Amino acid sequence: MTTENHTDVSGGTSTSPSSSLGTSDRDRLLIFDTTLRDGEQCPGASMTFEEKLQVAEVLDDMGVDIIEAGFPIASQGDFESVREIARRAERAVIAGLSRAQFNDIDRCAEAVRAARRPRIHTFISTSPIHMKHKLQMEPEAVLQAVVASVKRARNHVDDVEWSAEDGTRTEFEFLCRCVEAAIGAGATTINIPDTVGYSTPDEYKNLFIRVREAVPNSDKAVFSVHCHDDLGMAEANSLAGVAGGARQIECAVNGIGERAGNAALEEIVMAIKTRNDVLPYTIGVDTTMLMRASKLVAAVASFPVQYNKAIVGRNAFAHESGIHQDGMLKHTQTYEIMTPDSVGVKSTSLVMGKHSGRHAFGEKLKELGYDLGDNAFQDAFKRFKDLADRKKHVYDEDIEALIDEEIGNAHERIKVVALTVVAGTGGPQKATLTLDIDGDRQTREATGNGPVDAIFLAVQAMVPHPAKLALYQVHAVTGGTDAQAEVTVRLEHEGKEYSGRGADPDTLTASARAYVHALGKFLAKSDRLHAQAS
Ligand SMILES: CC(=O)SCCNC(=O)CCNC(=O)[C@H](O)C(C)(C)COP(=O)(O)OP(=O)(O)OC[C@H]1O[C@@H](n2cnc3c(N)ncnc32)[C@H](O)[C@@H]1OP(=O)(O)O
Ligand SMILES: CC(C)C(=O)C(=O)O
Repeated sequence: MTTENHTDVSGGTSTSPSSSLGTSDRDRLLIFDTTLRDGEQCPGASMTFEEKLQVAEVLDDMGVDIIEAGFPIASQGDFESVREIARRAERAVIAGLSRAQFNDIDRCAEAVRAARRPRIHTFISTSPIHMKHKLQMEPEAVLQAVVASVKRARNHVDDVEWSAEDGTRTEFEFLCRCVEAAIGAGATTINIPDTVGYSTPDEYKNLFIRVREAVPNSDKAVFSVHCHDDLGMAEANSLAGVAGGARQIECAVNGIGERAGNAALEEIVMAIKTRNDVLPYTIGVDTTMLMRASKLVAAVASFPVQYNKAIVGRNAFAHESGIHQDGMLKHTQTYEIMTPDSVGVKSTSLVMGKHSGRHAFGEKLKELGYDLGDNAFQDAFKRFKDLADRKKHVYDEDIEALIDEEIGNAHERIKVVALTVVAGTGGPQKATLTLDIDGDRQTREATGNGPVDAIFLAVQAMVPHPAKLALYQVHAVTGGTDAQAEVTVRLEHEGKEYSGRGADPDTLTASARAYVHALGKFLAKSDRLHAQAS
């Protein structure tokens, strides 16, 4: 296990990166969560004040080291949520973002002031394209802004992070000058973001190695990665940056963020935990809270998680194909590299579908309480496959219905032997019914409100049961007065329905058959439930 809690991440300018972490462990990685800032910047993901507080609480409980709570100058709402999160956070450093402008920085300082451990994060673009076209500033003016902004932030707090926006497209010499100046002015964390998700793992790793080697005071700050997923490499790049010496990873729950998003927190954390043999770092996050955080963020940001998303996607611990299900039943590590409970998922699910095999089907039947003989099992499996071919989702209820029908038919505990009905205008209508019940013949006479009612009352007299009649339907299979009648009867008990069908040219005989067919299924289910309970 590589997690640990309560690391002091506040630092001063004169400390080495390891001592600024408050730990001598040079392999302790700081998880900087930006769900509430960069995450919220993606279209459609904005959160209310209350929702932000909820997310921050979960992040704090989960052991995230730094929570970037917002961009206080952006709006009064953002300012207030950062300020309230700062007041409430119990463990995490609370950071706010600000441009290289004094009013941004002062507003940010005001918002984070109440935090036990406040951080001001200030940034400015350093790439030629951003400086020329966006900022419309000369590089020397940008350099001056770096120094002035970091100094301004340091007047407010000891913990200052400086970011070189579009760092990976910045000229190397200029980047080094900015980094050195920022550290010299008092920045304790230096972030080199891959703002537009342009870098590759080797390139990003080398950038950190080279900058740390080239900048004389680089040992005075913690280096940070901040990667976007435009080319799908955000996590790989983040971990590569760590290999290059970075010790803070900026990421967001569910990978939300600008455009294609930020590196996903859950992926970073689980990669480190699962592959600790090749990523030998320690982290402070309680991974069993990952699913809870993911669900909360998806809900409040109205941002659904894709089914096949690593770690927190609906299918991340689900298996449908027979060969995998068989492997999973024999040993879970055949197809799972981490346990579901390690990320807060209750259990693995073996989803029944057209790719499932006999092992998984047998296991599902056991789970549902069936114990079929070999022939019945093979038969049921074939019917299940036929059904799965026609149906996208095969639910437990579908399998139950399929087996109950099989059992109902196979056992045919009740058969209609003979039926005489007296009907007509004179009333009352009378039915004399003989049933074969488990091999025993019984006859009853019953009167009712119509011939069908009389038949059903005769059945009830011989086989008392609590199920209620939910549907009675007659359908003529062909035209003409000699048409075969097809009757459907549905019985209902405790929310479950049991349907039966009977066909006969005599509508009343078909009715009696349909009723006992449905009753047979109900009895089979009741027997099974009793057997399970005893
Ligand atoms: C890579 C990132 O994720 S950076 C963070 C991006 N996040 C956001 O922008 C979300 C919050 N932003 C906002 O609410 C608004 O953009 C505000 C409040 C910050 C600014 O709003 P406005 O004053 O109306 O400016 P607007 O957004 O139109 O333009 C940005 C201005 O900031 C300047 N600017 C951009 N980055 C920086 C910086 N790091 N330091 C200083 N100035 C900057 C731009 O050059 C532009 O200046 P100009 O008005 O002189 O041309
Ligand atoms: C402000 C910085 C850290 C940023 O979000 C980016 O460069 O993507």
